[in-house]
Amino acid sequence: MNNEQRLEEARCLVVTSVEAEREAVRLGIGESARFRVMVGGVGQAAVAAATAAELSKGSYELVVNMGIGGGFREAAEIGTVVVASEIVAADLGAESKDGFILIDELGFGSARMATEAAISKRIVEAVQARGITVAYAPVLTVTTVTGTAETAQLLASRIPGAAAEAMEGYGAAAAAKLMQVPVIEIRGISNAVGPRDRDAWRIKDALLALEAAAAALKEVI
Ligand SMILES: O=C(O)c1cccc(C(=O)CC[C@H]2O[C@@H](n3cnc4c(=O)[nH]cnc43)[C@H](O)[C@@H]2O)c1
Repeated sequence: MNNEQRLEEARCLVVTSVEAEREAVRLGIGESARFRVMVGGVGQAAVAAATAAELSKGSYELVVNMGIGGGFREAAEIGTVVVASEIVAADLGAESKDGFILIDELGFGSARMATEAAISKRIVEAVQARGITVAYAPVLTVTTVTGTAETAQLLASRIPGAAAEAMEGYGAAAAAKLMQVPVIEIRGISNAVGPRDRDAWRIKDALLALEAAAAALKEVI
């Protein structure tokens, strides 16, 4: 099978940020022509550009943004999985003396992107069936990794119920929306959202959770 045929058969575009995440997803999915798994880079701009470019080349039915992420305390522990019930650009807006104003209130579109609920919920069930704890909750997209308890608290009160933060979901969702393709986001949790302690990030545990989530994704799609 040549590259052109492979692309035509791909129906689901999975976008990760880095190669280690792509490899975890590839291990979970195994060999399947229905999935194209690509590295899109770190941050929402890189992933939006990479996702839009790929979507313009092939015929895809679903975009899946997958990677590691930070978990909010008491919502998502390290080594668990979070499937986004919605994707929220949590720092896209304006500061004011009365607090942060999301772009929705500024009148420039929405910081909230809907995810494909039926598929997301089936993935939640498939992850649970593998004995892995999974949350179905808002996932925040941030430009800066949260590094203090104060910012973690601000974000949690800005978006009640948020379970995780990462840096790409909103970018993937913006590209998918432009191309009229549904989107979902899945995160394996590597660290707690809060005071920065990079040495405490448990990347291997998060990548194992991501691998299991990718296997669940394959079962469902
Ligand atoms: O060092 C490694 O081996 C390694 C392997 C896989 C991924 C990484 C990354 O650092 C990926 C960067 C990626 O991580 C997401 N992320 C993770 N935790 C958070 C967080 O607390 N807040 C925001 N983003 C987080 C993010 O989406 C980055 O793209 C390293």
